Amino acid sequence: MKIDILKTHGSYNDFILIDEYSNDYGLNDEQRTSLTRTLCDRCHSIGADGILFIQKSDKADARMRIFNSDGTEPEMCGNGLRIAGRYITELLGTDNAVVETQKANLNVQKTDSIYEDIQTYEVLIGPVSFDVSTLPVIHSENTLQNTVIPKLSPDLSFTAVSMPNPHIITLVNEIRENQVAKIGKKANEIKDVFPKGVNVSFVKDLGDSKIFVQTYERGVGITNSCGTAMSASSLITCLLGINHPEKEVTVLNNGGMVRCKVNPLEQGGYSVLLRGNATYVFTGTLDFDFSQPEKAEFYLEEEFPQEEESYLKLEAYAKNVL
Ligand SMILES: N[C@@H](CCC[C@H](N)C(=O)O)C(=O)O
Repeated sequence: MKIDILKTHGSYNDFILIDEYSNDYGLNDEQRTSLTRTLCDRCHSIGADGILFIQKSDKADARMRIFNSDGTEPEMCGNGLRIAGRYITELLGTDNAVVETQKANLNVQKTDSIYEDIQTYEVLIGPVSFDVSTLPVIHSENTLQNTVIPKLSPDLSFTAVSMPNPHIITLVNEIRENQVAKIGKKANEIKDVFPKGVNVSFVKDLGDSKIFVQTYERGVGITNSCGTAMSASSLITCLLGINHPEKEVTVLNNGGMVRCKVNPLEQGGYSVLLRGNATYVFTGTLDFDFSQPEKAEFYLEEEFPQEEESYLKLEAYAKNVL
């Protein structure tokens, strides 16, 4: 079967987008999982952190489903939602859209460039909850805030929050990638604490409303960035008084930079506005046989060198801020 794909990234958290809105490929979930595991493989295929499936919705303008590179389907993806937002608004010829995701219908909007000439979108991340049952995390109290999880680490303190996918966040003075990888892997093995796994982020405060975040993503591993994790980290630094909801937080990551604005809600609780790039890399066509996925062939159609060039400038700027 022939499938059109679009390779994209948000802060170099990279995704393959498959448009099931305009094309009836007749895929079932087993096939979506097979496509994801095959195509995300960085050694033998295109390589990506996940696949975004764009579908029709009877509740919103369109629906986004995200599959992690291991084939699992999480509740949400912040960087992916910006890309889905760009794709859907371009398809519908609008500047904003409501996108159905697993737990909520969320607004996406084209907005001012985050840096010179970058396709920029903002998405509202939520519902946000600190209730441990929403991740879930097995814990003796209703929330887990700034608390040591002895099975994970004897000295690091974590805060648990669902965005609504599950996150734990720790604030550190220095981020070491091998430690993020080790703790992230372990957190996803201790099923008696995190039965559905968890995204693990290490956050360094850089002062002046800037933070650096590195994440071990459930179902993927270390990624260049994770949108929901950067939103969660901005929120937690606001709650700790390090940052302030009135001021956008600049979040640096290994793939560049985004900005997050924490919104306290009238009814209590929070949502987070995540603003950043939605960059197209290339399009192409796949020849995919589900009985022989390893034999998939890919034919490149169009590249977007101008978008990559602009993004490289943002990346260089972000490195300078560090
Ligand atoms: N990269 C994403 C999050 C993707 C889902 C995550 N791996 C999970 O399993 O919850 C983002 O930008 O938020």
